[in-house]
Amino acid sequence: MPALAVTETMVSEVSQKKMKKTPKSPADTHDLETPADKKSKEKKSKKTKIDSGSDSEELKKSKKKEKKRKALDFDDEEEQKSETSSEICEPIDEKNRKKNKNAKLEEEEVVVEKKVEDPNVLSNFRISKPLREALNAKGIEALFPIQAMTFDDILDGSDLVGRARTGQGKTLAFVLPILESLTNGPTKALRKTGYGKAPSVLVLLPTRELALQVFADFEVYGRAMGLTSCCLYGNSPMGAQQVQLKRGVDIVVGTPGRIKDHIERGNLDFRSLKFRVLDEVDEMLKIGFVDDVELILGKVEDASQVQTILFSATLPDWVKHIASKFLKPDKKTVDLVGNEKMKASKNVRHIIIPCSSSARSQLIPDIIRCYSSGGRTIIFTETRGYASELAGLLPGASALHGEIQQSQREVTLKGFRSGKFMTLVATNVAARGLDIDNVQLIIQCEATSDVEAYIHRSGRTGRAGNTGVAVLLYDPRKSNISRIERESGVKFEHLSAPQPADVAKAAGKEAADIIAEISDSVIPAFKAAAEELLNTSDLSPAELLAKALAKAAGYSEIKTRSLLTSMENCVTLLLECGRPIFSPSFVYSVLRRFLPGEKVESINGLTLTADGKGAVFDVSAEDLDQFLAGQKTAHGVNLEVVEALPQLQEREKPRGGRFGGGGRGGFSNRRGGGGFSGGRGGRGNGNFGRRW
Ligand SMILES: Nc1ncnc2c1ncn2[C@@H]1O[C@H](COP(=O)(O)OP(=O)(O)OP(=O)(O)O)[C@@H](O)[C@H]1O
Repeated sequence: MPALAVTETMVSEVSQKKMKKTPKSPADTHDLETPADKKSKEKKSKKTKIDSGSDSEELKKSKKKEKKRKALDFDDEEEQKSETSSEICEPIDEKNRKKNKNAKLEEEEVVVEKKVEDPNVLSNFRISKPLREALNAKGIEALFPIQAMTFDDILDGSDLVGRARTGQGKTLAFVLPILESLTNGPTKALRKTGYGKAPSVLVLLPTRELALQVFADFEVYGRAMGLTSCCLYGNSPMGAQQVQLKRGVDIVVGTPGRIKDHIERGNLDFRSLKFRVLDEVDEMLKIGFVDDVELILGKVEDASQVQTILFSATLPDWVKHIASKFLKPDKKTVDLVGNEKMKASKNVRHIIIPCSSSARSQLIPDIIRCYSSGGRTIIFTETRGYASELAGLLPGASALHGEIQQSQREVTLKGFRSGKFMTLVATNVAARGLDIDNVQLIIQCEATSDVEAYIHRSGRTGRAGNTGVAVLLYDPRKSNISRIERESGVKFEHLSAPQPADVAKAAGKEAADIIAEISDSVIPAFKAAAEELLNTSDLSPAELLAKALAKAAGYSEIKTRSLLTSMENCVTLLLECGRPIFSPSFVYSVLRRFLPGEKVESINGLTLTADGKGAVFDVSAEDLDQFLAGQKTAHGVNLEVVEALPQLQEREKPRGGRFGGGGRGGFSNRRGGGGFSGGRGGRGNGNFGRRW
């Protein structure tokens, strides 16, 4: 791997000055702009803030200032008008003057509100009319920050490395300036046209799904500009792709393996290439496409004539080294994440819930019920086998992974996008880049050691300014949550699993609403049976109706769920014995003092508390009394059912940190002290788990 250091200025310094053009420049006549126009625009744009959050903050501030200023102006003007402007204003008596003035002030404020425009509105960029119309048709009125900050650099011919958090619009960040360059910009004259034309653009992506998604954008927006595209990926017939290439296309999108195949068969000619784009670049290089990518990029004879653009949400250092090999030395870097601690999406609520592997399939439906807000859910598993197994267990779910035939994968994604089913169970094949509307909830079944994978998976929700929830299920004894927090910048909300009784209450309300809406026409048919039930049962009418609601909501019993492992019909106990506990084996020896061996062996999930003074474990609900009664005979031992999990020791707890430290920072000092933490957790739709 090349070891050249990346030396270009980072975005925070460079691109902030690039963002905005002077408002109201006619976008479709941009090629008539003089360099002086441009310079003065750039000067102005230096002042503009670019971060989306600060953007809106700036807007608000400017609105306020504008309002204040206008109000002051108004005072002055009004004074003058009252004396001089009878032709403009109706005469106003002094009594009404104040009232009218206030009313006018309000009016003025409304007008000012309307006048403040988003600095990233499309017309402030060199985006031509057909493209603007195509964007408007998709509801896009302004550029997102990463798009605004890279647009000029790409259109003006620079190589570029771009990074923004998931869901921030990186795809259009390269699609739009490339289309403009080919049709109105510097590469217009060089683009091949006519039958059999060689492509001007090559876009490489790590998976077929992503290639299809990016291709769809080029199709829509490229067509608006009179450009053609094709998508080349493996496991699909070569023939049709060959025909497309023979006819000639402007833009080729594809996965490295299939692109390489076409090169080797002589179907692809890069002599006219003007752009090469590597999207999700770190993933592409990580999953073993390095050689293919190098071979493909190496096929360009004169790299100085080609612009190369890299984009990703995560850019490990080694990718920067790759960039220095493939990109020109004067390349630009636009990094909206930079050294900021938070690398994952800020629009996502990041929750972790302890859960043993055997409890997952029981817990997941309740998590979906509690946190999906009726939207789509994507569940990530570590293995293909478990993805298929889980999809089989969950109603209305389908699996997506690498072992599934490509044609079926496309059908599955299409079904998920269109709302045919609402839960997708996938491996990492869906972790990157996939952009699906209304994904409200991400569930990750295990805490992966790959922090970038966490960032990309959780980034399938909370996209394009929307919010979402990402739930990570983890086994406290095996996972290292602190590392994910440390490296991704995420601060997890520690919640326990939703209790079936809480979930059932919510389901009962929904069932009651449904019942209230059932037509009265059913009453005569069921009334006799209802009356007989009322007459023969010992239960009250309300109790009987409660049972009917339970049935309607799909419940025949309500189980308990442990806070520690999320196992059904298990209860979590805390053991303390008035002295520090150094090891799980000590806990077993204490329990053996007052319980039969087989009961001691039956406990689950034994984990020491972060303060080193206790241990928590699960017992079956039916053994609970025996455990609680037994402790009375053991001197100095205290066993109690926990209402909320205390902070627990992590797997990587360093030696010497036994007391009160809480592992490597993940749990430490978060809620002050190491004891039980308070009450019920969650906010918004999430009042189901207990915080710990
Ligand atoms: N300027 C815009 N205005 C409104 N919506 C936009 C705009 N730009 C992009 N979008 C929408 O935002 C969503 C996310 O865009 P995109 O998939 O390009 O994000 P991304 O940054 O590449 O995310 P990831 O890192 O996960 O791949 C898409 O649905 C896209 O249509």
